[in-house]
Amino acid sequence: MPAAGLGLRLGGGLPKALRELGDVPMLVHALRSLLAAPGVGAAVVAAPPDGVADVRGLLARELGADAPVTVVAGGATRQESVSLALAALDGDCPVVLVHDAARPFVPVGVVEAVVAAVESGAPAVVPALPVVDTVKEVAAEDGAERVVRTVDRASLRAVQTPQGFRRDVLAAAHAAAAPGGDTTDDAGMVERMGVAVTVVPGSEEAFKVTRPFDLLLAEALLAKRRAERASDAEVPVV
Ligand SMILES: Nc1ccn([C@@H]2O[C@H](COP(=O)(O)OP(=O)(O)OP(=O)(O)O)[C@@H](O)[C@H]2O)c(=O)n1
Ligand SMILES: C[C@](O)(CO)[C@H](O)COP(=O)(O)O
Repeated sequence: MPAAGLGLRLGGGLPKALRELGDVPMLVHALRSLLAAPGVGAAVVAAPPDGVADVRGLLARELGADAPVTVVAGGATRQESVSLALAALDGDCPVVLVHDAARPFVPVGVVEAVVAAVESGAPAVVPALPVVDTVKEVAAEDGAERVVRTVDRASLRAVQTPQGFRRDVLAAAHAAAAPGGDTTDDAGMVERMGVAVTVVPGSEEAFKVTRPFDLLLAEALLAKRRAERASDAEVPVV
């Protein structure tokens, strides 16, 4: 779980994964969501390099001292953070998921679909949603932006995480990548090796907190989920 990003587009001064949602940092929600999936046995978190001890303390408090979570120092780019976390993985785990700490509410069903696709033989799997906006390619012209063309959105997908891989495939992609590279997702690195990437349905609830509006959305979704849990827990009157 890459969690070392600064969150410059969100702003606010704190590394994004440590921004609170409800009463705990986003990272805690993301780990709970991921570890709730039956196929997920353990996690390695790439934390902000100067916050490793704090993140270890936080996760011990929130998830318990025996939670199957290792914390390592992340790097200057997402790609580097994932590489560092991969290097800390235990021996016996043939399937690896890479999940953004900035996607706190991925539903268990999405995680299970990704794992199932890898276990069925796909070397690399991404969850994705169709692009719903009308998309235009633009170029700068005389100090203004002009439309070059309207892109056919029928074949466009917005990809999410967790992205799932055969471990050897992901390790090879990271080994082949330029050190210090800044590929925005792991599937992109695997694509460059000519490996097929399978797409499974994503979920709107797996959205990434990128900009301030996303934080509002995350707070609203958290409140909705908590209200639903509270009403499920009410004892029915007979
Ligand atoms: N050096 C980095 C940069 C990003 N990430 C992680 O990669 C995920 C997705 O990245 P993004 O949303 O781009 O996060 P930031 O890089 O933090 O955001 P920004 O680009 O706005 O600064 C996040 O969980 C983030 O913590 C990371 O582990 N290490
Ligand atoms: C992997 C990823 O979540 C794909 O959407 C990635 O973190 C995206 O980073 P971006 O720079 O915000 O597109």
